[in-house]
Amino acid sequence: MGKLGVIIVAAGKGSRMGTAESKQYLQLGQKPILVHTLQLFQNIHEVNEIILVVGGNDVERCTGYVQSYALSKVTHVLAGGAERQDSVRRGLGALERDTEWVLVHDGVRPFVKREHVFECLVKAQDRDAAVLAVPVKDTIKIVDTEKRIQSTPDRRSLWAIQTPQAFRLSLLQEAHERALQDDFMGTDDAMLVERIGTTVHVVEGDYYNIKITTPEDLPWAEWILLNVRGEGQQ
Ligand SMILES: Nc1ccn([C@@H]2O[C@H](COP(=O)(O)OP(=O)(O)OP(=O)(O)O)[C@@H](O)[C@H]2O)c(=O)n1
Ligand SMILES: C[C@](O)(CO)[C@H](O)COP(=O)(O)O
Repeated sequence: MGKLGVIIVAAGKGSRMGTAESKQYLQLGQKPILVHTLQLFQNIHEVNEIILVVGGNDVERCTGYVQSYALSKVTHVLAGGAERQDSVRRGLGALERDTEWVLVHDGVRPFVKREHVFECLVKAQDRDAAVLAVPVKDTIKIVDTEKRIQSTPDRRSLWAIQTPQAFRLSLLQEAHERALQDDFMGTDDAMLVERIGTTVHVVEGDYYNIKITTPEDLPWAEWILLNVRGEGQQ
């Protein structure tokens, strides 16, 4: 396998969480959420380097985490951009030139399982682009601005997309360049690859790989830490 780089994006403001401290720095058990996420990838042998993208005012604090938690694979701590996509693009620019594969992961998804990371990577190595996802459990409706239901997509074709998202690096770079040229903004990296005509494959993960987004996710995250990860108060 060629070199594997990981971009952890953690430059968001956490406005939906509404806490004074950005959500990626909230304590989960004994460590900040972001540190849990970083340790997951630090402990994957196949990962060559980790690029950590954070808010402009948080570079120093995160450089401190890299030292105090011995996150030796983190080679760069960079300031991100206004949107997630800008943060990923900055991360792409920092990867070692001979990197062949890249995983993009949200700093606020601390519970992804190793086996799912590997399954996603293996699929990408076979097909160039793969993302973790889970089948949607609810019935989803398309609703207009007046809150009137317009249609009901067939649930069997709906998946909730997660991270990591794994790509051949040259493909993701091209997708980001084209999005920038076209002034296109997407909410995940797969969207950018889809729009340049490359098929992105879905790998089924699990429902514990939550993106900690709103306040009710916090007690759920504590429960997962204790009962799924078995970490208790470590
Ligand atoms: N400009 C941005 C926006 C988001 N992110 C990161 O992308 C991930 C997923 O984004 P989300 O959960 O939406 O985080 P926030 O943007 O912080 O949340 P909100 O939209 O509620 O402000 C997070 O790890 C977040 O830090 C980023 O690196 N740069
Ligand atoms: C990338 C992502 O986590 C996949 O679910 C999601 O699209 C991020 O979106 P957000 O609007 O930044 O929460």
